[in-house]
Amino acid sequence: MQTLSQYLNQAQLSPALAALLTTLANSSKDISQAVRKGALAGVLGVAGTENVQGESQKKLDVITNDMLKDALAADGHVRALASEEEDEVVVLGDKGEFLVCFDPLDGSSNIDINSLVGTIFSVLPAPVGEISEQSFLQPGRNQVAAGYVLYGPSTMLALTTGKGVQLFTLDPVSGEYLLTVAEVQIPKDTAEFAINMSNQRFWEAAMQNYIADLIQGKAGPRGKSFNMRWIAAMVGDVHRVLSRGGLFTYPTDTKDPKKPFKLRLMYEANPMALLVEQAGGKASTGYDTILDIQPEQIHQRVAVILGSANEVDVCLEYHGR
Ligand SMILES: O=P(O)(O)OC[C@H]1O[C@](O)(COP(=O)(O)O)[C@@H](O)[C@@H]1O
Ligand SMILES: [Mg+2]
Ligand SMILES: [Mg+2]
Repeated sequence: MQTLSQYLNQAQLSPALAALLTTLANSSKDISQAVRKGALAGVLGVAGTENVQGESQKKLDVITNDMLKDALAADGHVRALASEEEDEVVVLGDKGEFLVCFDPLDGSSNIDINSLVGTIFSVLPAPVGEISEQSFLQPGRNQVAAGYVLYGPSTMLALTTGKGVQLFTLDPVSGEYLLTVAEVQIPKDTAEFAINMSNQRFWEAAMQNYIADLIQGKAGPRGKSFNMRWIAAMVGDVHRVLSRGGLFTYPTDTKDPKKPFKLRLMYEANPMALLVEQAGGKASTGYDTILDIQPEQIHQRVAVILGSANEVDVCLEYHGR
């Protein structure tokens, strides 16, 4: 089986990008160890702090953020990083071609129940000149690489450098990522959806109508039965979509009028949208293609509808698209 380093060598990437992706992969191996030790390493529970978005930070949010930050600072190819757990962008130096955005631990609410969590990352080109938050405000289309690492029963890395999506599995014996699924393709059609149904009353009419028609099954306008799954970690839900298709959405809601969207554009929506498009799927807000959004600030949030292309199209029809 091909190792990650063999794959990166033959993928015709710049040596700098190959080195950066190796750094991210190596860091994820250390994170995987920390996550796996769990209570034995005293890493569970809350840190007693809040991030810039007012969310309570778990110990592992802080630990994994620091691990990635240290690894990227030592890498030498990254000018600056932006993280869900950092108030502002962190400038690492005046050398390096890349900016990295990451969600160090996605699915934080799953930590204490020993359920799926992951790391999501996005690599952007660094513009010349001084780096500021403005430098990061590039549409997702500019990403030169994106991926996630899923810390599940096995640790898996999903990676795109804009030429398809590859899935690697971490071999616990050799400590190597091995290519286990090449050229992932999301089936165009699906009979599975993922949404937090408890927010139903807060959705827009378009989403209310779409889901109402799905759950009528064979007797309804869709004429087929749909199954539902919700992992409460986008990384787990998107992994299922990449593995067997499906529609995943975290739509606009009015639950908290100050926070109409949940998922973050730079750390969650953009990298996942690139993976999904590269695997033949679609990713939209309901009105706009995620990868074409011009970000206005690094911690910005968006509505997300992604997955099997034909099913996303059906959902968009309900949105008048
Ligand atoms: O609490 P809910 O509504 O189930 O939300 C789950 C969503 O929140 C998130 O966990 C947010 O990510 P973080 O854990 O990184 O804050 C998504 O991964 C997931 O899809
Ligand atoms: Mg997250
Ligand atoms: Mg997180």
